[in-house]
Parts: sequence; structure tokens; C-alpha cells
Amino acid sequence: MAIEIETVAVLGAGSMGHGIAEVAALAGYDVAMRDIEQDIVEEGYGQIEWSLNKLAEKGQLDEEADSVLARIETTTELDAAVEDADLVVEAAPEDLEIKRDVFADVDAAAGPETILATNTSSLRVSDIAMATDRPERCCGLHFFNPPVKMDLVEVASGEQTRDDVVEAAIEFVESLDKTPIYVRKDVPQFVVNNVLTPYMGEAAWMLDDDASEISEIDAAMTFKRGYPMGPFELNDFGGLDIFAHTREQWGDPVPESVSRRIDAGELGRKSGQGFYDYEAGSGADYEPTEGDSVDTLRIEARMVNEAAKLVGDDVADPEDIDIGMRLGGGLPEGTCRTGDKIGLDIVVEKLRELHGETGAERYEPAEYLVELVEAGHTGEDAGRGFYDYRDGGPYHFISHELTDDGRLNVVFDRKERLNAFSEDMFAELRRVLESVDDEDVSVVVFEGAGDRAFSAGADITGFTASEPTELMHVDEAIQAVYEFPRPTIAKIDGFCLGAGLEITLACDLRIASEGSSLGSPEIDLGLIPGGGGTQRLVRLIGEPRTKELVFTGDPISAEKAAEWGILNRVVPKDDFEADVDELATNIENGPQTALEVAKNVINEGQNASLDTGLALESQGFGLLTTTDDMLEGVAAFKKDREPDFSN
Ligand SMILES: C/C=C/C(=O)SCCNC(=O)CCNC(=O)[C@H](O)C(C)(C)COP(=O)(O)OP(=O)(O)OC[C@H]1O[C@@H](n2cnc3c(N)ncnc32)[C@H](O)[C@@H]1OP(=O)(O)O
Repeated sequence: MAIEIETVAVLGAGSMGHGIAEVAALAGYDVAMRDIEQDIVEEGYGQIEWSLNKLAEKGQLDEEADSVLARIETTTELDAAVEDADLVVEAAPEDLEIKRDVFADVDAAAGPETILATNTSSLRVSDIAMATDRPERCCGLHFFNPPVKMDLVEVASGEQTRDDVVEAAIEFVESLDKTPIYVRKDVPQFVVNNVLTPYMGEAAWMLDDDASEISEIDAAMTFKRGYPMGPFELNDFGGLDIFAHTREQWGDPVPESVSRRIDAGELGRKSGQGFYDYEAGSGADYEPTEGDSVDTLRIEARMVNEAAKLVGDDVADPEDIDIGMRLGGGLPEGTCRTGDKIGLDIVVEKLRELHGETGAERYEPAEYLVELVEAGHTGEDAGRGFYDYRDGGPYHFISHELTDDGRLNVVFDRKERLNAFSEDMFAELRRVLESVDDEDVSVVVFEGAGDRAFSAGADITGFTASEPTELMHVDEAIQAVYEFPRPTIAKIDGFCLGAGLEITLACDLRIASEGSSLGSPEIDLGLIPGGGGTQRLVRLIGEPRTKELVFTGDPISAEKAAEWGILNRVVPKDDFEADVDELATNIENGPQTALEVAKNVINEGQNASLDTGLALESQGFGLLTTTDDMLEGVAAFKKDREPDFSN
């Protein structure tokens, strides 16, 4: 029988502990939050209250903040916290002895069925679980900071963790509306931190070697390679002492550029000085052009190597690693995918070159990486790498499903960036539309994952890293939407901006939920719409309104967009799903040939003179009078029944 989790205890009311308690209470669990001192507990509870009020202000709470708070009980008594808990999540300080003590105490106080999870980010689950008599009921549940905002949780098995415990932990994470990735084997630092450590580490080794300057490396990694923060900026953010402590704990050398700063008390942001000066100086400050001469491959080769070790050692799948790096590390794409794009042969060559020069263990290519290269699986260009591209490759950012009724549901799923479109995502959109047999499709519904955005546009962080010609491909994907022969519906819930708006303009019908906003903010980036926005808007709503939207970049409410004629209608949130479903069902049940001809004649006619448009229409009309659908429509009319166009 599956393990049921209904009550949760969180041990620790610090930033991770109170955050985990908050997300569990938000998901409806009764939560006991415990810390050793009353004032720490109160401070944590106050933080939860503050955070819930913020969520309420932004309209992101489905209930009153007070009802969520009412599900959280606070205590300093361990026994009281855990005695009725189905799951205990330990969020004590990152110290093996402390965590082992906590686990031993919980083991004695909790019921025999209770699952014990550790929120460690750098220790082995088994080393903590061994302090209990129930290592098979212990696992890792690694939330990211802050839990209320970060979507990822790493679910990690210890050496003895039972499968049903892992399943229950994964289900629990999903019930929090978070994304779990499964770390099958008990490795310190799990997936994300393992792959992210060389990002900061290798940058520091480069500094030690005088290969490049701090700001040059940070500029290259952010502006050329699209990472959200430069490696030194990130190290300053997390704390140099934390970075060094984790490395020393596992016997890994610490770059001199890091240890020297720690010795001088320069620990990063928290001490006011790290790689950058946050007190007298302006903090992490670098310009796009600074990074032109940096060897970014050196850093990425090491990250890809770490990812390959995890895959080769069967710790995690490339898919899970890539989801982890996106959601937990904030990377624009997963590291396995990056490796496949760079070319794994190039990665191995780089690692061998560095290993030859330094003899350092960290550059030894992972066995799995060498095996892939020797098998000729060198990445996307070769058709296989971490992923198999022979049938087009996996979808990372777009999911799609074709129902038996012929409804193609296409979901833009990059919630961590409000479904903003990267180059890969545009390519996936095109691939979905080109790969389905349009004969099997009656209607397409496009929507964004989550309830915050249809799409916030093209991924701005990719702009400085892309060639102008690559950015021009945006239009090809949007044109594929426009040219898809079957009726298309844009289901807009939340932000619909830039390329997001342009995709909807390429659709036939647009329905938005109340509270959604639409706009073309490109002008604020020194750009203009590049996916048909100016041209489709001007044809749809005329010159003055188009110019207002494009010149100001200011978004407009869904209500105003409907009034201006951009939307078919705006629907209250509660009726939104049903309304779109009704429209899609109506089209699904319609005469497919007539719908196709209607779409074609309307679209083509708009770009032609009235005479040509009328000719197109009359040709279409004539053609349709020969179809079975017309016979069925007329027969149904005569018999006063609903037509059935399903044959
Ligand atoms: C040819 C086509 C060209 C284009 O489409 S150009 C792009 C046009 N679009 C825009 O300019 C919109 C940019 N986004 C925004 O202005 C804001 O977002 C919003 C007003 C939509 C929402 O603001 P808030 O509610 O405060 O959310 P948040 O923290 O800004 O966004 C959540 C995460 O999503 C990332 N993100 C949002 N839009 C984009 C984007 N277009 N490109 C890349 N990332 C984006 C953010 O950075 C952040 O990420 P983190 O949590 O890591 O800080």
C-alpha cells in the first residue's frame, strides 16, 4: 500500500525551515515547525506571515493568508513536533554531527512509520540516516532557497532507502506544486550543486592562472553564454566560505583566489567584500563587451564532465539533470543539452588539454563522456550525444498531446522564466507543428504552463549571446503557427508579451483570462517586435493603437485588448478552462474541410485585393459544395437535427 503523507513536521525555522513549512502549509498540510529557541521559531513564523501577505498582495493566494497560517503550529519541543508527523523534514545547520543528532532524536520520538527527510545540500543521506534505526525510511529532500519561489526539489535515495519511501517523497513534492528530480544514488551535493560547483570553481582556477580577469569571466558567462549570474558574482552571493567548506569537506582543493580572500575575511556579499566590493565599490559590475576573449569552454567543459559522471554512475538521467540545472541553477538550458550543442568531442579534447597541462584530477574526462565520444555520439550534429536526436530529439520546453478528438494541446513550459522563448524553444514549437499529421488535427490550443504567463516573450538573456541571423529565426516559428492549416486558439492566462503576443497574433482565435496583460515591450530593450508584431497588429487594430503599443512598450489589460479587437473575449478565471474547452469542442465537431478552407480564404484574402479575396472565397465555396460534409449539413438542416461531421 502506498505511504500516505498528511501531517508534516519541519525541524528548523531558519530561512530553509520556515520556507519549507510555508510551502507545505500552502499545499494544505498541517505543519509543525520546530526550532530550539522560542525567538527563532517566532522569527521564522513572522517571516512566513510576511511572505504570505506578499503573495496575497500579488494575487497569488487562493485563500486568506490567515487560513494558511492557521495550519502551522510552532514549538520548541521536538517530541510534540514529530509525534504525529507522517513526514519530518530536517532543516538544521549544514553540519553532519548536528544533523545526525537531530535524526537520532527524531527516530526515538516519531512513530515507526514516519519518513525522515534531510534538507542537506552537501552531505550524504546515508551518513545522516545511519544515526537512526530506520535508514530505509530516510531520504533527502533538497529544497532550494527560497522554497516559496524555487520550483525544484531534489529527492535523493540513501543506500538503504525503500522504493515506496522515494515514491511517497516524490508524490509529496508534486503535491506542493514543485518539480522533483530523482537522485538515485547517494552522492554528496546531489545533482545541481555538483554541476554548478565547477562553474564557480573553474572560474577561480582561471583567475589563479591569470587566464582572465574577474569581470571579464563574469561578462563572458552572462552575456556570451546566457548564464543568469557570473561565476564570481554567484560565489559572492552564496559565500566564499560556504564554497570552500563544501570542497574541503570532500577533500577537494580550493583555488588560491578563494582561500586568500577567505583569510582576509572577504566572504562575499555578506561581509561587504568578496570578488567584488559591495561597500565602497558598486558590487558585481561588468559590461557586455568585457568578455570577448574569455575561454568559456574551459568552464562549461568541466560542468559537462560533472554531468557525465552523474549519468555514467547512474545517479541521474540527462533529463533530470537538465531540469535541475534550469530550475535549481537558473541556467537557460540544461548542461547535458549544452554539451550536446558544443560537441562532446570538443569537450573531451578541452579536458584532455587541461589535464595534460596541469595533471589535475578535476580535468580527467569522465568514463561515460569518453565512451560517448568513442561511439561517435558526439552530440546534436552527430545525431546522438547525451540525447538521441535521430527523430528530432527530445522536447525540453514544449509539451504536446494529441487527443482522440483531434485536439492538439501545445504547452509552453518554461515556468522559471515565465515561459520566455529561447532559440531551442522556438525550434521545438516549429518541430511540434511540422511533425504532427495535420489530417489528425482538428484544432490546436496553445497555452503557457502555470498561471502566471502565456509567455513573457523571447528570452532576453539570449539576445547578447545570439547572432542576429539566429534571432531572425523567431519569425519562422511564428509563421509556422500562422500557416498551420487547422484552426488555432491562444489560451492566454497571465503575461502575454513580445514574442508571446506575436504567437497569439499568429493564432486564429484569442481568449484571455481576467487579469491577463498583453503588450509589445521590445522598445524598452531598444528593439522592435521581430515576430510579425508590427505587421499583424496594424492589420488587426489599425495604425494609432499599434503605434501606441509599440512606441510606449506599455502593456494593456486583457479588457482593453478585447475592446481594441486583439482578443475574442476575456473570461473570468473560474470560467476560463470551460470557455476555451467549449470553443475548442465546437471547432472539433465542425466540418473539417470547410474550416480549413475558411481559415485559408480569410488569411489569404487579407493580403489580397477585394476582387482576389472574393474570387478565393467563391472558389472555396464551390469546392465545398462537393463535399460529404455539405450533404450532411443540409440533411441535418432538413431533419432539424444537429449535423454529425465525424465521418
Ligand atoms: C522578437 C521578440 C522579442 C521579444 O519578445 S523581447 C522580450 C519582450 N518581453 C519583455 O520585455 C518582458 C520581460 N519580462 C518582464 O518585464 C517581467 O518579467 C514581467 C513584467 C513579465 C513580470 O515581472 P515579475 O512578476 O516581477 O516577474 P520576474 O521576476 O521579472 O520574472 C520571473 C522570472 O522570469 C524571467 N523572465 C521574465 N521574462 C523574461 C524574458 N522575456 N526573458 C528572459 N527571462 C525572463 C525573469 O528574469 C525572472 O527570472 P529570475 O527569477 O531568475 O530572476
